[in-house]
Amino acid sequence: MNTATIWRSTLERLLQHESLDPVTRQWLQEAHLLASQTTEGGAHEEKESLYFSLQVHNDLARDVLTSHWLEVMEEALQEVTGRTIVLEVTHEPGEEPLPVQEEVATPHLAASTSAAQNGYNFYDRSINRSIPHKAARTPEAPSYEQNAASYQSFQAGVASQQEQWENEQRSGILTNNRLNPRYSFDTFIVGNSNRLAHAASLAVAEAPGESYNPLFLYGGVGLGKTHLLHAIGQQGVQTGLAVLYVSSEQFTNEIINAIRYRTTEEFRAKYRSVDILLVDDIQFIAGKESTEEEFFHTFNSLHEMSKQIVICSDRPPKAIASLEERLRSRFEWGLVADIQPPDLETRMAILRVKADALHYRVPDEIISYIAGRVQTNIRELEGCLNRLMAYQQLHRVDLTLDVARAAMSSLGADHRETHLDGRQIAQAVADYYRVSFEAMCSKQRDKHIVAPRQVAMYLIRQETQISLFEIGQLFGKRDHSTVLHACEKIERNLKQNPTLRQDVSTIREQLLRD
Ligand SMILES: Nc1ncnc2c1ncn2[C@@H]1O[C@H](COP(=O)(O)OP(=O)(O)OP(=O)(O)O)[C@@H](O)[C@H]1O
Repeated sequence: MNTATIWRSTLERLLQHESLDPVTRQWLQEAHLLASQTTEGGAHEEKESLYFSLQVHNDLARDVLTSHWLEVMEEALQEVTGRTIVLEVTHEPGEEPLPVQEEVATPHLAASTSAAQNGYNFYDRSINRSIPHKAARTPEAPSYEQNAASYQSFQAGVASQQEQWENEQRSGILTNNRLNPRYSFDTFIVGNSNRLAHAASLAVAEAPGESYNPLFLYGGVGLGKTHLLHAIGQQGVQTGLAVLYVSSEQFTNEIINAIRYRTTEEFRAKYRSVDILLVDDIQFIAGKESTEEEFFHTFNSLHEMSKQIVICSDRPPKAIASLEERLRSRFEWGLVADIQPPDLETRMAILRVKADALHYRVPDEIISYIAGRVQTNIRELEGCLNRLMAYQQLHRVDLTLDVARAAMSSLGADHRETHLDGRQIAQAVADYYRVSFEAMCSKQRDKHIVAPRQVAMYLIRQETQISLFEIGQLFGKRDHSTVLHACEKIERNLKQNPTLRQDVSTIREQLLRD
């Protein structure tokens, strides 16, 4: 890799630095990197060091870059070359420095893109000519001290402009955070299927950036991921934090526009000025290179500043195909929490809350009827309620079970009423754990029988309205307190045991599919 290529890659890194002011930026963009020498390191060094000289066009640039940026530049060069770097910043008066194109062995970056390939010209003489050289200074040209003083006042101006700019971004976000006030913690129903995700969201909302960062929530369609994101956001807003909710699609579009209209600085300033960043449907950024790249830098900046990041997806990080490894590992850094389809009891509770919010009086048997028809998507559950309301108003009839049936009749096979009975559920559990139904109903106390028996009792209790007594009868005439103990035990274990959660969810999905 030649020095021009090395500088090109290094410069890309340096230009992303948060605290880079416009003047230093310009100096860096106009600087030339030259390889000076290489030397064998001491006995304790693994690799030889690379010596570079960065040529700049005036003394002030040399001094500022040396005093403030030397370490940063050396680190960036080290990242690019994979070698230890010794860098010196020099001002070469008189002759403009010519690029040195010697090859430098940088094994791990041999295939890296070159500056020439990218069409980037570091030696643009039209730029260089506009920078006065010390040797060419005319009597009217400002002295070094004058330059330094004006640089300092410029710096102060830049800092206050920067502050003003960031404040503008912040207040823009504070007034336009895209949050839906309906999605709060108060209106979120907690059940076994979403308990962990809810608890983690609450913890994050109460102490952003302190508990789980990032928080990664995943689950199927319409199960409340967006609701939780918004709930975290509402709480943040109430405590005066700058919260931004964005779908990965919006994020991608904003990047495309920022690149097209050359407004990447504004884009970055906006995303880096938030206290809580909420990103929905992150799975859609997978495979979009520049979006992933930009998100990576946004993520790192926020994380370094202990700003909270919450991400949602329809699948866990591991299952997002073609997602860059560095992003995947960052997503798994904090806490990954799943949301499973809700059980019957939770579905009924959600319907009850939604009906109350609409001031719509719905008898329990109808709530139970609807909850039995839609098992895996809460959005559809809500849709059924709205449909029922519309149907009833249109036909001006009293709300009865028959009316509910008529209202739902055209919804199709996906919404058919389920008639799961206890035996069916017990059989599905027995099949899943590869034990016999008869063994589950017997007096056997072996662990491999007791565990499935308890899961079956729990699922029957959750998915049907069969009483504890009847469940006990089904499992070899056991007492109702045994059934209650089993249900409570499974409920407790579900909170701590992700494998059990997955097992129960798979059995439930299987039952509903069949
Ligand atoms: N536990 C819950 N309590 C109350 N309402 C809920 C709950 N879970 C989901 N909902 C409601 O269900 C609807 C769909 O939820 P949401 O949009 O959050 O789902 P999602 O998981 O983000 O779906 P998608 O993957 O399609 O984006 C919303 O109206 C939401 O309020």
